Amino acid sequence: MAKPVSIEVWNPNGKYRVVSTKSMPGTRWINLLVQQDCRVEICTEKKTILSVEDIIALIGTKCDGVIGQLTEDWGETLFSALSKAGGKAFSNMAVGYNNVDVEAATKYGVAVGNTPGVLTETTAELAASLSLAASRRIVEADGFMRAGLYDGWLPHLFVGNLLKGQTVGVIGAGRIGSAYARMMIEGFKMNLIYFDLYQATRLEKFVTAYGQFLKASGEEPVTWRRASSMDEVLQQADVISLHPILDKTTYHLINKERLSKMKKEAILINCSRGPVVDEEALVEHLKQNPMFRVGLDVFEDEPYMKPGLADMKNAIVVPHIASASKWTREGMATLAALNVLVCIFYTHITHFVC
Ligand SMILES: NC(=O)C1=CN([C@@H]2O[C@H](COP(=O)(O)OP(=O)(O)OC[C@H]3O[C@@H](n4cnc5c(N)ncnc54)[C@H](O)[C@@H]3O)[C@@H](O)[C@H]2O)C=CC1
Ligand SMILES: O=C(O)C(=O)CO
Repeated sequence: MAKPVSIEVWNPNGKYRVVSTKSMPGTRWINLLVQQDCRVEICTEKKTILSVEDIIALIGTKCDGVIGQLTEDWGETLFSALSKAGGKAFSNMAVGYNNVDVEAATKYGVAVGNTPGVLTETTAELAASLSLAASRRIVEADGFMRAGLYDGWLPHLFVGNLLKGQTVGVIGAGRIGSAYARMMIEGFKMNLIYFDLYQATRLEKFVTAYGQFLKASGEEPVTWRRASSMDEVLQQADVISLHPILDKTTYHLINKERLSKMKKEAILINCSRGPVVDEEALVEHLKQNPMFRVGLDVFEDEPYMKPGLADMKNAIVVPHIASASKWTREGMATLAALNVLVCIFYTHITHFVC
């Protein structure tokens, strides 16, 4: 018998039982569920990552739907438990769903949802922030000031790279990759090279139109190019940002060999998923190339970092906060609740991850 897990309950007499494995920002998502006659149970256990056993205890013997988190392992065991409890719906509070086995969910008749769109701009803004922070060495310089080491202006002090006129490389030009590219092109007049399995037509049209606008204003126009291989992006770009999904094709997409193809002073940003980068190879590359810089929001063995990474001055590391704006997090919670409601009321839906 699993240990009971502490919960907070809203609308105790609701007809449908919906469980959220974490407290989520705002109250709109709770109100939406309560208005549709759901009893909402929110896990209040003081534990950052719940185990499969904890979640089985939360599901219990009657559960119509669950809102879960990207840190949880939603596979065969949990979907089988949810199905046994009469559950028809699961939503990840995330756009990425590499923690969810959609095939297992389908096998047990549980529909799966995710939360795309509401986090696009917020995530792209963090990737842009890391790009700036890395190019202008902001975190290193902040540490230097706080350590009391600043004793006057010097021509060589924390010299970084100018973004204007350089090339931004985007790998995975979907929603977030395209939004990031626009920020870097519009904000810093960078040229674009991108690699994706599909053509990013809207992005290409935007860069063409913006280039024409700059030219008409007497400025150097920006340009774009769709690379036929990822290596082209690695060889040509000055700042490279990773935005693909994590799957078998993108695991360790950036490895020792590919790092060696990048410019010695390039900047690499990862706001996608940790395992897209071979982090051990990255630490070695950072040691060998002090002018190569990275900005990382995600890690291969999250929440841990590979040995040596935390000591590298040419790395900026933040704890998976790319979607962490108030508006976005409330939006993600609202979308997740709507996903569960739609699946409870339209039980023929099997999955609609996008
Ligand atoms: N760090 C964070 O907090 C956040 C991370 N993410 C991550 O970002 C990912 C992307 O999100 P969206 O842009 O909304 O998804 P999306 O589906 O719009 O974009 C993903 C793009 O990657 C491309 N792609 C897939 N396999 C590829 C490959 N082998 N090589 C090159 N490109 C490939 C796809 O064609 C697509 O254009 C999510 O799956 C999630 O893992 C998303 C939000 C926040
Ligand atoms: O949505 C995602 O995939 C995240 O990583 C967190 O927003």
